[in-house]
Amino acid sequence: MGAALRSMYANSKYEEVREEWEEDYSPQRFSYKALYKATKGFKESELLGTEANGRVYRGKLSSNSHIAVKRVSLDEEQDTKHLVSQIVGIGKLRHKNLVQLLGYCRRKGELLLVYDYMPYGNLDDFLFNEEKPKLSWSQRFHIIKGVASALHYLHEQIVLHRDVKAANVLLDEDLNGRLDFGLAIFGTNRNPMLGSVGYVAPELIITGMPTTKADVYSFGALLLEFACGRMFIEYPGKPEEFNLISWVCQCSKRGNLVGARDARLEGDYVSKEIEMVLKLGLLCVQYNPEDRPSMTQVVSYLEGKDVLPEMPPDTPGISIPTPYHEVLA
Ligand SMILES: Nc1ncnc2c1ncn2[C@@H]1O[C@H](COP(=O)(O)OP(=O)(O)OP(=O)(O)O)[C@@H](O)[C@H]1O
Repeated sequence: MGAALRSMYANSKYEEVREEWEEDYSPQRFSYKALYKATKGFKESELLGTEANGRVYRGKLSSNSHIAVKRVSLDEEQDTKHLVSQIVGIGKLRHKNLVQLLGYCRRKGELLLVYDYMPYGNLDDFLFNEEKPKLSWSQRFHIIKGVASALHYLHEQIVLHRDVKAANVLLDEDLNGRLDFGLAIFGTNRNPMLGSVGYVAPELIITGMPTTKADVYSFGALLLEFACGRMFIEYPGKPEEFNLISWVCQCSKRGNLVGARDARLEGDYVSKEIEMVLKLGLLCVQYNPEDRPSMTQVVSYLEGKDVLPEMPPDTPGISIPTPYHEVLA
């Protein structure tokens, strides 16, 4: 049969595409039929969310395990062989704070990615949606440490995440933070900036080259969001509160750094921890990539194994507005 395209269940609703080179990947390959059944035929009631590149459904396999299935369209010119090998590679990564990528399925012009199901959805909702129950400070701190540890692990494996943001942190049944892989990790994000607005390191706009330090910048933005309960960039805001860097620096200059915290925390917080998270956030979002810490250092600071360097809020490279606001305006 050579490298011929094989169409399984041709002309049936379970039709899918398999090629000979995929034989090696059969442990990671799901049949479309199994995913169709798991999601009750991709029923609207099972829809978890719609994102720019596709739709995500909840499902239950015959083994009783719960999954999330991301359906994304594939470009004609996409190098499918390379993409599938990347998916399989990412699926081999193991860390308790990563959302496990279980495998994939392929149809004509479409890719289906299968993940472990995270019952509490994403952090974006918990941090920024007033209607959702708030997360206590100890829950937030626990989640932050988990996500830092996952990103540190990825960097150790020489993998860049490329799209760290609250929407890519999911919560499992024990409220552990799990870093989700957006499509950016495969380099297929159709956003040419390889990341999401507000989390993109300034140099990425110019170089287009993702790096570990660009991941650290996005993680820093996330740290500030955790502590402040606000999006890193908020439209419309007072000019001086437009982004969390200026907001946090302003509070610090007034001698009340902890005053930048999420008001919804009320009295439930540990001053020392909030202060450390805010300072670490500022350290990570510095303009110059070389000034940012590595994820190894970030984990040490969060675990209390290392003491953060003192950094006044008027240190050059911190409180200056990052130019991408203008670029995106
Ligand atoms: N493994 C999962 N378990 C539970 N819910 C999930 C899972 N993956 C995604 N979701 C939910 O599906 C919706 C869309 O998720 P998705 O990650 O595709 O969006 P996104 O973060 O905007 O996209 P991307 O990361 O590709 O830019 C979100 O509400 C998310 O919480």
